[in-house]
Amino acid sequence: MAPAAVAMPPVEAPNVAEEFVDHRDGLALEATSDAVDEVNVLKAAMRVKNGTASQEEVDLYEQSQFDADKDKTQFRQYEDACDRVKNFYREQHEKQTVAYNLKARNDFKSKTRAEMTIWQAMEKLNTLIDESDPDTSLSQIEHLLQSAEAIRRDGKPKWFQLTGLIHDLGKLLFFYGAQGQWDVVGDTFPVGCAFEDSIIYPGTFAGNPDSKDPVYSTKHGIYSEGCGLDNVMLSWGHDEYLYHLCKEQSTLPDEALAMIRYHSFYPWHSAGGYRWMMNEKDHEMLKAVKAFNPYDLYSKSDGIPEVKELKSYYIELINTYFPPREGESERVIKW
Ligand SMILES: O[C@H]1[C@H](O)[C@@H](O)[C@H](O)[C@@H](O)[C@H]1O
Ligand SMILES: [Fe+2]
Ligand SMILES: [Fe+2]
Repeated sequence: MAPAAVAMPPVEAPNVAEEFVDHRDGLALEATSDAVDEVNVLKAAMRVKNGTASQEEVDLYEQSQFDADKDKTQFRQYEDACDRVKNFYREQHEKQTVAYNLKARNDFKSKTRAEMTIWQAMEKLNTLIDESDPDTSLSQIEHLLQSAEAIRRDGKPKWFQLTGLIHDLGKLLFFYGAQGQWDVVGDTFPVGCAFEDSIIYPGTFAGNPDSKDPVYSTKHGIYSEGCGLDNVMLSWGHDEYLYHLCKEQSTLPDEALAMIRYHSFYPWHSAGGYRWMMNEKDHEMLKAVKAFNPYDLYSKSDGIPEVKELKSYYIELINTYFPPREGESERVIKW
């Protein structure tokens, strides 16, 4: 399928801010019409609901007791983190600029990087050790299964379990043209407006040219109050990348898509920053993202899952929300 032809604003132009606002529908990388048609046909055929989750499903994920017995002081201790983590964030905070983010989105739309199934992607990702993470030295497949299994043990809906299983698969980007880990992993934050103190290591933004830009350094920058997170450019990385793939190629509900897209936006979902940019829908999505977060973070101290034993259960879930095409036993995803 051909990517939608969207005129990108000139990155060097002095009025990038205005251009960005004018073109932001395009920049939001809406699904191409072919992809939308295909997913709609699949949804109708399977009677899988996309849109928002039902009240019953919402109640289910709001009642979580999963993290009640976890010692939260053991996680995300960035001041005590090793140099690997500190150096990672310094580099990320200096290099995630508006100009870079426009370029990254343009590159993303311009090609398909690989074709493989979800399970193949999990296996490929397994060689990556995330430099930004102070809390786990496990492989990615183990982290994904730990998250999914914790959600499953709590009796949450299948789409929620699957979201746990795939939420970090966007890190695959590292193998396909990323500039390092700084544009793949780590927490995310908005670009195009002032970097708030709710971001970890806020002092490291001094080296980011946008922090001196007359527009981008203002509180609202190129945005306006209540503009909605859909219209905000979050620093490019695994969340944003996987969100677009899932939006186009799966039947996952909006809550699942929000969990994927915002799970690293800790300054917002955990530190309470950037509230001014939210619209009505974002308040609903925040509940979903907050419900997901403990399974991502606190499952890191759970036992190591048996990959082989769990595979067939999860393949069935994958096939429910990424329905195979005719002749396929598992859906081949365009990455
Ligand atoms: O180090 C971690 C890791 O990269 C996660 O995948 C990401 O979601 C978190 O936000 C980050 O803190
Ligand atoms: Fe992540
Ligand atoms: Fe994760």
